[in-house]
Parts: sequence; C-alpha cells; structure tokens
Amino acid sequence: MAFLEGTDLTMAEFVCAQNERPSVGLSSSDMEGAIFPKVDLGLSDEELVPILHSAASSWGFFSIFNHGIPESLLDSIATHALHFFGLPSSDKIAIARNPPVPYGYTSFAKSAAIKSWSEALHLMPGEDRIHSLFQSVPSFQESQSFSADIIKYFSLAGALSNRIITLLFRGLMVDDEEVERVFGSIDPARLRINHYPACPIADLTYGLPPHKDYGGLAILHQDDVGGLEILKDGHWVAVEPEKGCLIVNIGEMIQMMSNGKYQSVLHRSLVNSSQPRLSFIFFHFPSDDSLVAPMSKLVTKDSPAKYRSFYVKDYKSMFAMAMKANHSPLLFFKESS
Ligand SMILES: O=C(O)CCC(=O)C(=O)O
Ligand SMILES: [Fe+2]
Repeated sequence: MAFLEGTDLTMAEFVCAQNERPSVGLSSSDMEGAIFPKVDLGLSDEELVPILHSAASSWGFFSIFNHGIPESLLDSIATHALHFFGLPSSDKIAIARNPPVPYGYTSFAKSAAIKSWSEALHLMPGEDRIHSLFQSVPSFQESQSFSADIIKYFSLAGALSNRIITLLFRGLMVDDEEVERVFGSIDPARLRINHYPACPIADLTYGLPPHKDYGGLAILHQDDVGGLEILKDGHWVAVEPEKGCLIVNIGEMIQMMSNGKYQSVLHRSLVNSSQPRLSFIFFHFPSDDSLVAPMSKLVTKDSPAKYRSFYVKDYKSMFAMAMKANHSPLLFFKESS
C-alpha cells in the first residue's frame, strides 16, 4: 500500500539491506583528542589562511561563525521552506524537476538503489527564474518573499563561499586570479533545500545515504534537530547543530583542483522517528564549460597530477554511472599511480 500522499512508494522500499543500514555514529565529543573545527570568520583574511587550511586538511568539514549572513534571513528561508513542504503533494509536483532542467521539486527519490527519506527543492540563481518557479505553485502564498530571500541568499552565500575558497587556495600558495577564473561566478551555483519528515523506520533507512558533494564548496545550514554525520578516521561522527553556525565542506572539485591536498569527505543524513528536519545547502560549482585541472603550482615532479583534467559537464555526465557503481564521479578521472 502506498504510504506517501501522491506517490506509489511503499514503506518496504525504504528498508535498507542489513549490511547497508546506518550504524550508530559517535558524538563529536566522543572523538578523543579530535575536535571538530570551528572557525571565526570575523578574523582577518591573513589570520584565516592557516586556520582554514588546517580545518580543511584535517577534517574536510568545519563549522563557521561570524560569517556575515543574517540569522533572520536563514530563519526566514527555513520558515518559508517548511510551509512549502507542508503543501499538498499535488501542489508541489506542479514544479517537479524534469531533467535536464536542473531545478524544481523532487519527491522521495525513487530511482536510487538506496532510497532517501527526504524531499528537496533544487534552485539556481536568476531572479526571474526563481520568481516564476514559486509563482507556479498553486496555493503558495509566500512566493514573493521566499523568492526575495533566495535571491539574497545566493548573493551572500556566493560571496562567502568565494572568500573561503580563495583563502583555502592561498593556504596552498595558489594565486587568487586562478581561483577567480574557475569560481568567480555564482551563476552555476545551486541551492538544495532538504526536508526529512519524521520516519517510522528511522533505524532502517537514510535521509540521504553516504555520499560526497560534487561541487567546489558546500555551505550547509541545518535546524536544531541534528542528523548530519561525517566519516572521520573510520567512524561516523555527528555534526551537532549550533545556532548561528554554518557547516562548510570540501567538494570533489576542490579535491581535484588541490591535487588531493584537500579531501572531500563522505557524509550522510539520518532521520528520526519523532521530528522532521530541514537543511539547506549552497553548492558552489564551476560552470559546465570550465576546463578544470589540478592547479599548476600543485603539480610537481614529486607530486604528480592525481587527476586528469576535465570539462565540468563531462564530470557531471558521470553522476549516474558513478551512483550505480556506488562511488563518486571523480574516480573516473583519477590518474593511475
Ligand atoms: O541534510 C544534511 O545534513 C546533509 C545534506 C547533504 O549532504 C546534501 O544535500 O548533499
Ligand atoms: Fe552532501
């Protein structure tokens, strides 16, 4: 029997095989001697270079505060998003994402080998595009102010992400201009808003199964429920929510361009049986027609290129195949050593 309004999914479809179910993770305070990095972005660029370098090299994930994005904007996006996800399914699917169009609403993932107990809104920059998307949702009263928030957020998160990426590469002695050439525009950026309803079979399934993020840098905002875990030294560790903080993580594109100096880290979202959860993530991508390669300064005789150069669109076209093979697309471009 279908259990989700507007879908033909059954609960059994979400039950993972015994060996794929989420094992119990650790709290970050259980990690002896390893403290999840928390970075004050109010410091000067000069002070931040070594701090960010260390956080990104040791964990690949870190928390930031004093990041300059107003709390009121983050709260407002979360409130509007919850109202959107609370609409009847027939309204939400009015803006269903239809590939190759990369934006719109996706209901509980049907095609993936491991189902995700989550629905999502995928957005890309562009004032007209965002306005007309939300205006197409019947009975959504908040389309104007939600659109305005999203437009503002793209701009602020884009500038924030740009600053962090630039400083991370300064930590590897790479010139700002080289970074600007690849990440200078937010046009290819994406915002993904995830909604994880409370789940009656929370121990048997995932909100999102383990994965690495594809783009350059991801900046995540989560509510106070918790559920994000990252793989650290072979253990799943919970990234506990903290008001006012955002979570940053290295995507595969930075792993490749840093020639493996910064690593993209596996992470997953768990669900729980009592509370819904909301997160939203800004993904900073290079544009599809950029040719990316390990930065020339980082390729030497002693440290040869670990990856072949590629066009971002070719990398993206490997997503589906990588998913089937249960690994990430970057593996297809690894140089044999
Ligand atoms: O919701 C979360 O905590 C993680 C989401 C995530 O990893 C993603 O959307 O790529
Ligand atoms: Fe992710």
